[in-house]
Amino acid sequence: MKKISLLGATGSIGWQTFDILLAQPQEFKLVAFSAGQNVEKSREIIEKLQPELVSMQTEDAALALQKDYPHISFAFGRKGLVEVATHPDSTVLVNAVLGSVGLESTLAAIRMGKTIAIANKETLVTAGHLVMAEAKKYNAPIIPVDSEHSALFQSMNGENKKRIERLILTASGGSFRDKTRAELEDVTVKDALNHPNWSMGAKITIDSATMMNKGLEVIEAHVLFDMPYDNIDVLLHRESIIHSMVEYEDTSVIAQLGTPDMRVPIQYALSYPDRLPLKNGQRLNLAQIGQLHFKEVDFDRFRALKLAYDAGRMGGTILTAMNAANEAAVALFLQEKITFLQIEECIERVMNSHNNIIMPDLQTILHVDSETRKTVASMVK
Ligand SMILES: NC(=O)C1=CN([C@@H]2O[C@H](COP(=O)(O)OP(=O)(O)OC[C@H]3O[C@@H](n4cnc5c(N)ncnc54)[C@H](OP(=O)(O)O)[C@@H]3O)[C@@H](O)[C@H]2O)C=CC1
Ligand SMILES: CC(=O)[C@@H](O)[C@H](O)COP(=O)(O)O
Ligand SMILES: [Mn+2]
Repeated sequence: MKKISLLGATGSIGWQTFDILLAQPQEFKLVAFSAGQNVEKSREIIEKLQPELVSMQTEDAALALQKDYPHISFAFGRKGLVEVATHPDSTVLVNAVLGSVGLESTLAAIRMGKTIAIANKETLVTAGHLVMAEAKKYNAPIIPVDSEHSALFQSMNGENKKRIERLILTASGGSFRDKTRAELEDVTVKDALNHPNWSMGAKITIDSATMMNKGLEVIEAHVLFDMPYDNIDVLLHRESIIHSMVEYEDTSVIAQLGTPDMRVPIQYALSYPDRLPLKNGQRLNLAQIGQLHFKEVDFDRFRALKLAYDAGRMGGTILTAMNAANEAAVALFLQEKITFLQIEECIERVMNSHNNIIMPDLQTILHVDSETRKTVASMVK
């Protein structure tokens, strides 16, 4: 039985992880979880899975729950995230929290040699070099949850990594894939949240629409698989059936396919190297789908993807600045304080004025992250 700590249990990935843990009680036991503000969903997890420790984003939320569940330990804030991640009884951390707030807790779990099932791509973007160096030092396996990286990971299984020629990440194109840049001028939050293939949290759905999601994923692939940026391509594939592909030196291309269901990569990260049956999993019927489509990416149309490649090639704190600017700008867009195209503008302005520091330490990364958020906030005042 694998014992699990789960960060971000009440979110899209966290809730699907909860579903898997509920369906496989003989395989997995939840020992600790964190949530943000959602007290009701937290109650449901507590009642169904009886964890030992729960952390909430605020002290008030933690106190409200503590009254009703006096036999459980409660924590809150960033310290609470670390407590959940480092719970002594868990051997696996599922990091499904949103944003770079997941960084310190991930590093803390790595230092205990835990297996990290990572959905939280912002952590790998903002501090990939630190995460991977610590993972190597403490022998902590990092297993991707993101669908593209899970597909790449599965397509490399048993292969000689030295024979890889290219990683090909597929991209749906997001909610506005058929619009021109001019047509993006007046799109609404509601339209942007309408992803064609996946049901996900709000922030990543906006990232998909700007294609910053794919940009973050290119960096995530570079970090996880140690591939140069020149050997990582993005291919538009509107159906999201091929989740990504690996091309080898002998020209063979190995891909992982499936219906768009995040429970597949989440469960694979938990069961790896084994596979388990998926409760109510919908089987892929290619004959019914009929056709799959592919198209080259236009970097002028999807400018955020170009910015991410630029930041990735530069390395250093510009990655933290780009990620923090994106997180802050997406939050402002969701609050209807800036327009859709202003998300890219904010990121570009931050990147253009950034004094890059190569191989930053944790303190520098945290400092650049918080300063960048202040800069973006000041842009809209
Ligand atoms: N959704 C998806 O299908 C995919 C997501 N990912 C990645 O997984 C991560 C999570 O995404 P997703 O599940 O969509 O996000 P959601 O917004 O749905 O969920 C985020 C989770 O983090 C919690 N949270 C948010 N901010 C804080 C904070 N400051 N402190 C503590 N907890 C916090 C939320 O709590 P609460 O809701 O209680 O406030 C919630 O549990 C992201 O990095 C995303 O890029 C990757 C691939 C696919
Ligand atoms: C489910 C998942 O992994 C998301 O990151 C998804 O890939 C978003 O799709 P696009 O970014 O391709 O629109
Ligand atoms: Mn993805």
